[in-house]
Amino acid sequence: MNHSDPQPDTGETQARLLAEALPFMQAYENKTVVVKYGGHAMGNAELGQAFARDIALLKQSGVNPIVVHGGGPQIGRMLSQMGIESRFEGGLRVTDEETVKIVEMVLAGSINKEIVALINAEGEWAIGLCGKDGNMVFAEKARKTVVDPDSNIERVLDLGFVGEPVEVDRTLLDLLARSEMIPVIAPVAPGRDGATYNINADTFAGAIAGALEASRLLFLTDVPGVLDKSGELIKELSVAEARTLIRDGTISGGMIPKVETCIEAIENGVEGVVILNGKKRHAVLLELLTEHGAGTLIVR
Ligand SMILES: Nc1ncnc2c1ncn2[C@@H]1O[C@H](COP(=O)(O)OP(=O)(O)O)[C@@H](O)[C@H]1O
Ligand SMILES: CC(=O)N[C@@H](CCC(=O)OP(=O)(O)O)C(=O)O
Repeated sequence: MNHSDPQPDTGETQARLLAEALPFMQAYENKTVVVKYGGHAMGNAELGQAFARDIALLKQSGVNPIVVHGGGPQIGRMLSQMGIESRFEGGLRVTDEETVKIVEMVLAGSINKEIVALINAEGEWAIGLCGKDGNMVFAEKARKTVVDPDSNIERVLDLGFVGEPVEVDRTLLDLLARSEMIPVIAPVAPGRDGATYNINADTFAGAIAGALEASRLLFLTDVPGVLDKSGELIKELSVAEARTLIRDGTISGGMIPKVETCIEAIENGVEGVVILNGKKRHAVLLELLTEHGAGTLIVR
């Protein structure tokens, strides 16, 4: 080593980064941030650990983070191991009685506990829940229709035990917000009819964020955010602009229900929703604590 080389001054760098992040940390103090952690964003062990560290750091900075997770690809793998084929209609998994049991097992069981363990390993207290716990969320059978592009005839879809959240009771989440605990919630909920429903994780996160009037709702997916026609990231969108992009076909496929959930959440009182790439390490902190953010911010 040549001693005349300048020494890396990590102390200085860390102090500068902290000074930059401080005003953002203060702005989110005591505020609720709902983070939807999608199955595609989960990636490898290192990414999972970085995600858990971000959530732990938010809690340590006085923010109230709530994790709602998905696990679509993981459910698909379990179903195929059991010889059951996955079938989707309008982006939702057709869920019969046998499938909903496996969905609950994978989402509220293994994935939920994996995320809890990752956050706990960062020195925090995570608590794994689903809509059933504390009567938090009640669902009703989803009533979805699709229009046949050839005949233009509307068709009602029977998706089985796919639900839509219709009641959110914030009692348990308010209690946890005042505690050391970080809620990690799986998108499974009971119906008043006694059935168990499988709910799309984006929809579930939107309902939780709306009921809590969260400051931010972050959707961690596997693209940088909403992209324009030439594939460039759009940094900020109003609700009206987002609707135009859906109408003109710039937003398509799985991004349509995601952006529609964003719009609904904003209309229900969430201040801002961000779609960002969960495969980028520390995406949550980069979004919340830096000037330029990390994805697409959708606001009123
Ligand atoms: N304008 C757009 N910008 C970004 N992604 C888009 C756009 N239009 C369609 N998409 C698609 O939407 C996908 C994200 O939705 P989805 O796969 O449902 O996410 P997740 O499984 O993480 O919830 C992207 O991978 C991309 O293929
Ligand atoms: C009804 C419905 O489709 N439910 C989803 C729930 C999980 C989910 O949404 O996970 P991602 O966020 O990883 O896609 C499913 O069964 O796949």
